Amino acid sequence: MAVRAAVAGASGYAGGEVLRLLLAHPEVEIGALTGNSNAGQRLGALQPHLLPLADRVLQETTAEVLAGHDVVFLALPHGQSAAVAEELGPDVLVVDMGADFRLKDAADWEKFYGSPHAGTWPYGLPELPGARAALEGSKRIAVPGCYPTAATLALFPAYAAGIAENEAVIVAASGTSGAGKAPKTHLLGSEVMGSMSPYGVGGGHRHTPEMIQNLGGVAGEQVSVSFTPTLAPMSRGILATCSAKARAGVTAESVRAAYEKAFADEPFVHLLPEGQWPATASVHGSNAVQVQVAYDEAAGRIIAISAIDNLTKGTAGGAVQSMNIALGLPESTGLTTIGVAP
Ligand SMILES: NC(=O)C1=CN([C@@H]2O[C@H](COP(=O)(O)OP(=O)(O)OC[C@H]3O[C@@H](n4cnc5c(N)ncnc54)[C@H](OP(=O)(O)O)[C@@H]3O)[C@@H](O)[C@H]2O)C=CC1
Ligand SMILES: CC(=O)N[C@@H](CCC(=O)OP(=O)(O)O)C(=O)O
Repeated sequence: MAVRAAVAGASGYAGGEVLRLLLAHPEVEIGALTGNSNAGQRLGALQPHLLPLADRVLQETTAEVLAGHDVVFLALPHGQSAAVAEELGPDVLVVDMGADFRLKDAADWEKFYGSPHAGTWPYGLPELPGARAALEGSKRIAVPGCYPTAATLALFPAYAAGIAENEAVIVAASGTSGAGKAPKTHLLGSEVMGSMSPYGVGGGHRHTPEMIQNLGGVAGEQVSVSFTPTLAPMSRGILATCSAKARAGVTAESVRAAYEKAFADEPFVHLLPEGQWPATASVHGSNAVQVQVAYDEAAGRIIAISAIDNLTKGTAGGAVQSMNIALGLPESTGLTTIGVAP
């Protein structure tokens, strides 16, 4: 019997991407689609690339509309998911693509998001040690942020192998779709085209505590993270350039071995052959992650670089991958590692 899935926030970028993936998922039947200001509109007017759903009409985002499904994807702004999830009941699988349930520390949540903490759900990054076991059979999933997905996948093998000191520097470039569909003055075409610029500099970006939580969880002790996001003139993609001080005795061979071990059985993470470097164009529209690592002996640092599509592995693909695990389906069902090029 098909898994019936509803999508709240179907008019936005994350909602549109999860619908694109669910349309290709052999076990899923798409149920209710909801919006906010666009309720009452045809989906075809808002997501013209989703042709099979063009004549579906967006409903209001209410628990009544979302009830009666096996899975509900929430692609809503931060702070909007908790109230809806609470009304959906414990038997529905709720997959939150927002940030509301990612952080364990309530003080971190309040500092970076400025509202009361709603709680913590199993974290939808299956590659992270221990994550799959927590996702199996779960009825709640917190999908990671896009930058934490890219940075964690680049760096956690170094902490899992105990070859990195407890400090990391992460500089990541993101495509503009990461900021959502709602108009923003710094995302006007003429501001973004032909230019790259940093934002959230100096530890202010809300993804910093999520990265610290992930890397510290693997290291087993506090890891300090300096994170600088930058905006790149492209619609999709994140390239995360990460480094951490190497522990004494580390060699290029031990670094490579740590990464080979971490990703040996991962269906979506591709540790590139030595000498080849990740590129966002190679993962466009796919759930694949490209990773490369090098040991900078002169600087005594491990350099790890990852590329993801922020909307696919960074949001909707990660959500579907985690849904598959929660439902007991093969993890790669409905997902591809085939990109779009050029
Ligand atoms: N874009 C990305 O790369 C990533 C996004 N996410 C997360 O996914 C979520 C959605 O982001 P994204 O799709 O980019 O944002 P968009 O701005 O593109 O879409 C937001 C969606 O939420 C709806 N909405 C807005 N306000 C409310 C409200 N008060 N109550 C209910 N629904 C509302 C909108 O409906 P309408 O248009 O009808 O008003 C729209 O469907 C966010 O939490 C975001 O942080 C996570 C990882 C990456
Ligand atoms: C380019 C850009 O603006 N990106 C977003 C990150 C988007 C993301 O991962 O989403 P969450 O909001 O779900 O955490 C930002 O920096 O705020």
